[in-house]
This record gives sequence, C-alpha cells and structure tokens, in this order.
Amino acid sequence: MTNQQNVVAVDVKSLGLRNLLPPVTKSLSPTELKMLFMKRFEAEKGDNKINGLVDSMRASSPTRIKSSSASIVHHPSALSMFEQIVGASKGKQIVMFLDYDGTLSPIVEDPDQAFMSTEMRAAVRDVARYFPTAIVTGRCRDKVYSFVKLPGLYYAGSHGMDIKGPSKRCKNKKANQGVLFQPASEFLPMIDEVYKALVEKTKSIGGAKVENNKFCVSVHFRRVDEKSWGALAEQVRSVLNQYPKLKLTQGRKVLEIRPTIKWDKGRALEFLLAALGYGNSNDVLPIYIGDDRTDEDAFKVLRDRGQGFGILVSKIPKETNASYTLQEPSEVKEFLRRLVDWKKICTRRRSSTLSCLDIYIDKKFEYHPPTCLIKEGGGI
Ligand SMILES: O=P(O)(O)OC[C@H]1O[C@H](O[C@H]2O[C@H](CO)[C@@H](O)[C@H](O)[C@H]2O)[C@H](O)[C@@H](O)[C@@H]1O
Repeated sequence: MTNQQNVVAVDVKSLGLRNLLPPVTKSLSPTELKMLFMKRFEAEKGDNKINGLVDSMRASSPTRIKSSSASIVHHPSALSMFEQIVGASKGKQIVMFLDYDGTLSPIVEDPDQAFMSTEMRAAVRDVARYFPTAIVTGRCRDKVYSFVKLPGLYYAGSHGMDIKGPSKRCKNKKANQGVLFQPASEFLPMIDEVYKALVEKTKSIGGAKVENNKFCVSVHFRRVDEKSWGALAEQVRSVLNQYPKLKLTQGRKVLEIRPTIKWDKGRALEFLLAALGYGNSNDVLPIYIGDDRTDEDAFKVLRDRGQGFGILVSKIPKETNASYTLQEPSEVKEFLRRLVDWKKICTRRRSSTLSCLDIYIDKKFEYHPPTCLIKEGGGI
C-alpha cells in the first residue's frame, strides 16, 4: 500500500471545516482528517456549551415564559389553600424551611443590598417560636445570618453545604443543639482559588459580580448587558474547565459554581429533618418555601417522601415540583403570619374554655378562620 492510497480527497467546505482551514479543496491523509474532525468536534462542543449556557441564562430571566409550556400548570395559592395546608398538620409537627433571596427578601440589583424588612423578620421570628425553622440558601451562611439576624433558627448556607443549628436552646427537645454539618469542607481551598480566578477573568465585563459563598461561588449577570452574556459564559467556562470536580448550575440571573458532590437543598432538608428527630417519622409536616431552580431539589424531596408541601414563590406559572404558589415575598409574610395566628388560636383553644366563636370575634387577631372548625390537636 502506498502513501498515495492512504490519501483521501476531501472537500473541506462540504465537511464544514471552513473555520479551521483555508477554503480550498485539499488532499488529506486519514490521520490529518481525523485530527481535523477532532479539532472541529472539540471546537463545536465548546461553542455548543457556551451557546447552551447563554440560552439557559436567557431562560433564567423570571419574566420570560416558555411558549411551549403546555405541561406548566397553575398551582393553587397557598393563601387560598391555607385551611387545607394546616388541616394536613393534624397530629404532626410543622417544620418550616425558608429560602432567602426572592422569598424573604425581594430580588434587587445589588446582592449586598438584599435586606429583609423588619415586618418580615418579625414574621419569621414568630414562626420560629412555634415551629422549628430553617433558612436554606445559596448564600454564605454568615452573610445570610447578617441579613436575618435571628438566633433561634437553623441556617443552611451554600445550598445546604454549611448547616448550623440554633445558638441557644430551643423548645424542641428532640433537636440536636450542636448540629454543624459541612459535607464539602475539602473544597474550601479550591472554591477560594476559583473565586479569585473568576474575579480576575470577569473584571473587564461591565456589571459582572462574583460572590464568594464559601462552599460555592455565584457569578451574577443581572447588571451585565445581554450582549456580553456570551463573553461572560466563556470566561466562566474557561475557569471551570480546569476544575472537573466543580459543576455549574443556575439561579435567577446568576451562575453558580459548586462541588460535584451529591448535595443540594433537598439533601439539606432531609438532613435537618433527621437532626430534628423526624428522619423516618410520619409525625411531621415539612413546609418548604422557595423561589428558585435550586429550591426544586427540596420540592422534589417532599414530593418523593409524600410528606409536607413545597410552595413556589413566583408571579408566573413555572414547571415545578411544588404543590402551591405564593406570588411574592409580601405573600410569604402573609402566609407566615396566618400560620402564627392559627397556631396561637389552637394553643389558646387548648388552654382555655373559649369557644370558637369567642376566638373568631377576638379583634386581637388579624386573621380569623372563616369556619369555626378548630379541633383539638392543631388541625382545622
Ligand atoms: O438560595 P437563595 O437564598 O435564593 O440564594 C440564591 C442566590 O441569591 C442571591 O442572588 C439572587 O438575589 C440577588 C439579590 O436580590 C439578585 O441580585 C440576584 O440576581 C439573584 O440571583 C445571592 O446573591 C446568590 O449568591 C445566591 O446564590
């Protein structure tokens, strides 16, 4: 066999190799041809990844609704279904799980300014008086604590990779007071390194902001011109390519870089239920309220367990594993207040001779159940 026999006449244009070769017809050996294909394949794979990422950055805009959203159903409002929700808690302990951004605080341009209102803080504090309560967030735990400022809660930062229990004794004796769980601690130096690299790589992209969330990193593009999203995606990919142990997920106008470990908000929810003594128990009704894609992991866990309710905070219909919706943080506050008022009524009913009617006309409460069906044991 001569070398000549191994040479194949290739029309580089017809093979779509235009970007890699001058636009001429040329004879190539099989080895050259293979290398060309590989090069093109890799280049296309990279391009597709970036394009895919930019598409998904566009889709993550909460104001857009997919046109082919036949499977997206309107979930009922958790406010209009309030009685059914608390009714399901009869004989069970409600445990509250609350996402932070977009749930307790409105979405704002600058992540450092995402404060929660005094009224919302009071609502969360009151809820935590009656029910074990956890904040589950993508943020760094210390940062979210500096926003929430309530000591009696569980905090799960970094998408649940940094869990800490309340700093002082709480009423629930089953609770493990000393809980501190950090399943990704070995990733700390790597995350730090990636954070620095991302700050460097994105500094020329106007509006981009990199946030160190301790066990994960957020790259914000809310203030980046849409024309530069591709450039941003490329920079993020170029850094991530060097760290196969890290993965990319997305939230609301944010790219999230996190360890590839199998841990998310859903796992954190399971961990916290176990820490509270409800690991394999039917005596619990977990309620998880969140607005973001990352909260879907927790909604799914509740659905799979057939226990409790996921409540999605969204003004627009979305594909979700949640059972109910609330439109915005102000409705979350209203829901939390109702929960507290309902619990107070149940507690008073048990410790006094007041009739349902007495409770109903008691002007002290803003919320009065429309029907007087309060039963012993907490259910309506
Ligand atoms: O799990 P969460 O508590 O919802 O945290 C998810 C991310 O929230 C923050 O970003 C989001 O809120 C910002 C402030 O409103 C907004 O500017 C940004 O566009 C949103 O994505 C936070 O800054 C991220 O680190 C969290 O991962």
